[in-house]
Amino acid sequence: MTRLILNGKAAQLPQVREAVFASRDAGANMEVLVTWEKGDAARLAEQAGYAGRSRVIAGGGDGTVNEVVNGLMRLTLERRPALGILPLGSANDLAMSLDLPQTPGAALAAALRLPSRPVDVARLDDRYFLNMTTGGFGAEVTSSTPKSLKRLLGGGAYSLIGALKAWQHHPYAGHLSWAGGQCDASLFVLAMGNGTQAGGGQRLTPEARLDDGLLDILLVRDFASLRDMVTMRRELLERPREGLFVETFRTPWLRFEGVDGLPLTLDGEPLCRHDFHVEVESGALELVVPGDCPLFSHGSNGAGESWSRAAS
Ligand SMILES: Nc1ncnc2c1ncn2[C@@H]1O[C@H](COP(=O)(O)OP(=O)(O)OP(=O)(O)O)[C@@H](O)[C@H]1O
Repeated sequence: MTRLILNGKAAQLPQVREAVFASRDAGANMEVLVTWEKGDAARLAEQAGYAGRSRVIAGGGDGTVNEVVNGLMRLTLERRPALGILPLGSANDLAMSLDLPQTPGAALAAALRLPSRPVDVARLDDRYFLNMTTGGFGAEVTSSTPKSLKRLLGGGAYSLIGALKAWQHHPYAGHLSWAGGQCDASLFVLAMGNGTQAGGGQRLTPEARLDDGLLDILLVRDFASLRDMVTMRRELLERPREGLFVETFRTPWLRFEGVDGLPLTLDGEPLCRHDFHVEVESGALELVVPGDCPLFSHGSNGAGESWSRAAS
């Protein structure tokens, strides 16, 4: 049986209720549980493993998906149900980049029917994330952008407010180390991507793959003048391995030791850390994705040979 965990905010939306009824009419064996507050989605996901559910569908925004991932990661690999996504948030960055359907009816049908594939899960200290953690300026923008404005403007809100706030930012100094390198940096932005986009459609780590055992890192150093900012923006487009302001690399782990607290956004959830350690747990979760999903390094699964667990 499949467990649908619905964020209570979205549970009474007519399209969501219709999607559930339509799926059941089509033969889906699915129970629906609704969250009341923070923490519920993780607990319900963990319980699904103990109850022997083969699949859990996270119905909500990126925050709900992240909670469900954290609940699933409390289980042993053998007990861990596969994860499907019913995107009901305002950004839905992971669902968008996975090319999942965005309307509730089609998305729920896909989450129930499509097979799953193993993906990496990243862990920042004791918090898991599936998609991306951003730090510094990018995190300030996403966590301080009012929800109502995000909803109103969709993905554009981040860029608009981002441009305005760029003039008021302050840099974050710290020491970074990773497999094969280290540096001192005054950070403008640090993005650690298992997936490709965050902050409502910002493709910060476009080459990231969910199944390569690595995080794609985008490091943007602080700039002092308008001229530097122009150089930085050009480098952001070119994405050099080692530019004046922009560095890009891949690593299975990364450590940050900062001077001040660094604001972070972990799969859409805000937090702040002076120092942290991030690492990838390779192939830790089965994720329900379309056959031609672009976020995999091991090609498409047209013939079905690379699928590991069929939908039940
Ligand atoms: N019944 C509920 N009513 C209101 N908020 C809830 C309820 N249940 C859970 N929550 C809160 O919703 C948060 C997750 O929201 P989620 O990310 O799914 O939606 P969103 O914020 O609308 O989406 P996005 O992050 O894409 O903007 C949880 O951290 C929890 O605090």
